[in-house]
Amino acid sequence: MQTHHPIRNDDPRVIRMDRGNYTTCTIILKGAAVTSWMIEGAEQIFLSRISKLDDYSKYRGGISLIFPHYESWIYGRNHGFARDLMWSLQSGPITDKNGDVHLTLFLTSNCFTKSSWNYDFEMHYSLILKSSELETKLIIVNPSPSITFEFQFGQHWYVKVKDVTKVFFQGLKGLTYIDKMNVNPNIPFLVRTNDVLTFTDDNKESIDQVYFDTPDELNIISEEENKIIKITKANMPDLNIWVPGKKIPKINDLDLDECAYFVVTDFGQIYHTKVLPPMSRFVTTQTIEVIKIRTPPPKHGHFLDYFEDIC
Ligand SMILES: O=P(O)(O)OC[C@H]1O[C@@H](O)[C@H](O)[C@@H](O)[C@@H]1O
Repeated sequence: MQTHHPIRNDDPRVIRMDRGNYTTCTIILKGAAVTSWMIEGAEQIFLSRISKLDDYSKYRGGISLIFPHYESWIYGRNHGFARDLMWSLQSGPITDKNGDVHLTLFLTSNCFTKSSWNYDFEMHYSLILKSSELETKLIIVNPSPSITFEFQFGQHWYVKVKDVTKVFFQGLKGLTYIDKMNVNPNIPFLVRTNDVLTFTDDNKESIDQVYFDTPDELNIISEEENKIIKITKANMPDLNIWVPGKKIPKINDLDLDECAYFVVTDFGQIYHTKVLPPMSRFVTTQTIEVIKIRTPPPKHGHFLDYFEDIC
């Protein structure tokens, strides 16, 4: 299958952060979406091979921003408008003395955003590309002198994995969650009894779960690649994990065989809304670090025992 990405690397709507040594990050101004993050030539982010990165189409993959609404709403499409709008480049890309590359993008309210959500706002989204980390900081500003608004936000991140049935989450034990695939109206909230969420059921059924009050440090482990993805975050209490299973109907912008190669995680304030009073701002940060384990895991014992000493 041929990839069809009409926005080219020399297009001004594409920003490339280059740290050298084949460590790069590509961001498109439409939606401030990270469409590629390479560490020493290895891609870390899933983007569907049939995504059309033009000005009009939706794309499947990357890290996009959810704002001001999570999931479907009556005023616009799923997950809000921030991922569909053209952002401006506020500063960068600029390399600091450590070789890390910095970039900040900016979005503000306009007639279009006010037609569906009638508030003034500003968003400043900063990224720092380090040797094996991607740091992001999102500042949401309410510039109004008198009006409070409520919003939801998140990072809609398609984590690229080699085999979705060999992916584990660490840090979920004891957390309250909702299973969106199977909501029991009498008992909507469940409690996770083990630390690890796995997809070892050959991924026939979809997983779509929202976790609350998640710890500020969590690990995603991709066993097939001997890789730990360590997430450190602030002010992003909720986590939605979505893995479309083999039984899902056709998704327009995805070849179904690609479902084996990603896990979607949405970290943010996605369930309860956040209230932002007049003349105030809200700051969230997230660092994604990829830790590659060079020695293969031991043959005996549980795979996660091996990582315990390292994490
Ligand atoms: O197709 P979108 O808008 O990117 O959203 C995809 C998925 O996003 C996830 O966050 C949701 O949990 C899923 O229910 C949803 O289908």
